Amino acid sequence: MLIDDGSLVSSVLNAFQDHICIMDIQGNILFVNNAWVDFERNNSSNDLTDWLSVNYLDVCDKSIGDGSQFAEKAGHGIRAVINKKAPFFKIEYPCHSPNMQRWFVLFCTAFEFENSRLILVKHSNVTQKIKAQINSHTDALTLVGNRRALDEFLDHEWRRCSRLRQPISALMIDIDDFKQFNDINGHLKGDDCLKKISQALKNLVHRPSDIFCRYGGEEFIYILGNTNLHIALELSDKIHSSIEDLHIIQNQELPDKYVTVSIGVCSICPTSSEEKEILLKKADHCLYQAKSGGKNTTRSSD
Ligand SMILES: Nc1nc2c(ncn2[C@@H]2O[C@H](COP(=O)(O)OP(=O)(O)OP(=O)(O)O)[C@@H](O)[C@H]2O)c(=O)[nH]1
Repeated sequence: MLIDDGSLVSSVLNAFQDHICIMDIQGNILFVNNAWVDFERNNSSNDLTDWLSVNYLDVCDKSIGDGSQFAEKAGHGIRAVINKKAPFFKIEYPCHSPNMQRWFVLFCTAFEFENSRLILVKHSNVTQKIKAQINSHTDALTLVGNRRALDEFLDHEWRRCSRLRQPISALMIDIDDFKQFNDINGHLKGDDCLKKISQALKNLVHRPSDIFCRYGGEEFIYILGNTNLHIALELSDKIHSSIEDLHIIQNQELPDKYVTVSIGVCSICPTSSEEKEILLKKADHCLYQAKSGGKNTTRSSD
């Protein structure tokens, strides 16, 4: 049996910052490294856990009972490795504490030792990498997705909808008379207005196949996978009313005039021969028509 016996192997495993555990194929823990023990000590209200009496699969199953979807996936993946259905299993999961956002990757694989099949589980802290990824896809002012997030999402969703023969919609939104808003109220109030509008609009979509991003300046965009023009226009109505509900006054001397937006909507059933840029071009053209049609309105095409 493998235990922390001061051997070269346990010393090497103790040198890692990753949290490492070795267990038998029933899930009984045989070894944990120092990083594993320290993490539990710093993050749990439990008194010192006797790890060599813990069954790791039971811990996963208990966490499922506490509502953790990641524990369910982890339990499933580790059992697949144990049952030789997969050579390894890997999952990234959030592990936030009350005062810190953290992400980890759980990696699990099997190996042979003295005629026994053993299972290695490793948790690695990937917070810095994830934060860098989030920052590079986030607009610094409004904290919604930026142009890069949009490009990557559209690329993926366009191909998915093309494969599944589903419609995809784009809604391009531009704040009306925003230059005048800045001129009257100042640039800081302008920034504040952009933040309020983006937060309100972000909350209007929730599906994994939807994204809301800042397109640039005072322009925003939604990409909605598996969404036809009819549904996209329903969202456009919601956008106009949620902007109205914000009651952002355009000009203090005309307190009844609130900030409004114009919207261009386009819906397409993509084919592999079409370029995804056509969706943005058409939505932009509709937005232009909405502006020339008097603003605070929507124009669409399919
Ligand atoms: N405060 C603030 N203003 C911005 C930001 N990005 C762009 N703007 C301003 O948005 C304004 C956009 O002006 P225009 O393109 O003339 O459009 P508009 O005044 O909204 O006119 P219409 O689109 O025709 O309704 C410019 O004055 C930009 O300086 C930003 O991050 N913060």
